[in-house]
Amino acid sequence: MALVPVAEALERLLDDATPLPGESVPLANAAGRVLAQPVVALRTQPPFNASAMDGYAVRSADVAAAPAQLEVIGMAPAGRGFSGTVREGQAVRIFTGAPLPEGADTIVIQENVRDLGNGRIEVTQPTAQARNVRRRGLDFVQGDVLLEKGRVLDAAALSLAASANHPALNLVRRPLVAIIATGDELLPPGSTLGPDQIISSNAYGVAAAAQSVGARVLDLGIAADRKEAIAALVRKAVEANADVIVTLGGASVGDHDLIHDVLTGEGMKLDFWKIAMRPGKPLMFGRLGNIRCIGLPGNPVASIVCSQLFLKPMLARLGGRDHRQDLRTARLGAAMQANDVRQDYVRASVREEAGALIATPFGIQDSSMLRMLAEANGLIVREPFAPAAETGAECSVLMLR
Ligand SMILES: Nc1nc2c(c(=O)[nH]1)N[C@H]1C(S)=C(S)[C@@H](COP(=O)(O)OP(=O)(O)OC[C@H]3O[C@@H](n4cnc5c(N)ncnc54)[C@H](O)[C@@H]3O)O[C@H]1N2
Ligand code: MOO
Repeated sequence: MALVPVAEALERLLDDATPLPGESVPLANAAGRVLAQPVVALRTQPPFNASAMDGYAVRSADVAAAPAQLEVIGMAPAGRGFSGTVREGQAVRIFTGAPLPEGADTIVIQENVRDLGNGRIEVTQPTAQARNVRRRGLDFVQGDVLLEKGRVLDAAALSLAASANHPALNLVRRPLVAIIATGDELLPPGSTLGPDQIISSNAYGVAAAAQSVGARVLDLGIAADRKEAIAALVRKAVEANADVIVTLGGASVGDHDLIHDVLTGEGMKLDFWKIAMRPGKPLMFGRLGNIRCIGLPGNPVASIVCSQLFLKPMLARLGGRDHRQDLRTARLGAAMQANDVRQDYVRASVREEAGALIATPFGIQDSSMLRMLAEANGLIVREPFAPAAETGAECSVLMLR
């Protein structure tokens, strides 16, 4: 199979990836989730003309000039309106959020009132009509579309939905990613290692990448390099209704690289295998019924870079989210050699200097080196067959943080 160009691989991965169906979620669990449907107001807010201040509800004609003396005929705290009518020369003591009494059209704030005793007040400042009154429906009216489908629920959106009287919302189901590590040499962090063993690290970074775009993760642990062991975990993923199965390692061409055989044996239809990129060449993609299967290369840097480039956009799409890579233009901080057939993602340190970005590639680019990846804050993207470039030449950088 010829190496698939990066852009084509992404296109094929995203082909028909549409948001998963909605599910009803209580508001208390909805933060950060994505609306599957618009939110429509089930009520009008405020539902009545309301006082915006603590003070006195009056008729504007009575306070057009000051000083003006008025008789206080009752009280209206929030939640308990005054049931009578305010007539000429009268006022009602009122508090923020209370309904404006019948007959009143203006609120005089209490700072502009002197209490004369015996139920009488003096208004010390002239007050214009409708001052300090919130009109019915100022915020929204029943039937208004308040939030569009696809909106990520942040603080303001959640309070708005609550105010519109929704106890629960229809949200895009979060995609479930099952992660399967493979390799006889792998043991989980915290293990005492034998002489030929290393720590299984990739699942943690891949899980974090998935969670960063709102996906749920089911870490199925490590399968030994035996077909039956890998197949057993693939079946677990299917039983758990995973939307995406990610395998780690075993994607290349070695005798112990069994992923392709196991997945096709379980019914996966291979879409492509091997991309013209570095790191990440052996990436595999196929479909097992509705489940998307991504075979990530075992080399730790390749698994993280491929998660950034392919897994995150796919999960974002399934979860109804926008996802854009943070690509910037920079100048090279060191010269680079001509590139070969694979699009190169070169770990680099990116810094700002006099308003411009300078991206300096690290000297060693071995795709087993996690420390260097963690130190890098960007990847210089080198097109296939890019010619050699001098220090200071323009380049494209994918920012990682
Ligand atoms: N003859 C060839 N050999 C290799 C090729 C090739 O084209 N021809 N491709 C190389 C490239 S590129 C990559 S990338 C690796 C990836 O191959 P696999 O996906 O089959 O990965 P493994 O062989 O299983 O492992 C590679 C390496 O990564 C370590 N590993 C695997 N899983 C984990 C994990 N979960 N956590 C930490 N480290 C892991 C594993 O121990 C190996 O050291 O193949 C090249 N070879
Ligand atoms: O392409 Mo592999 O990803 O060198 O590590």
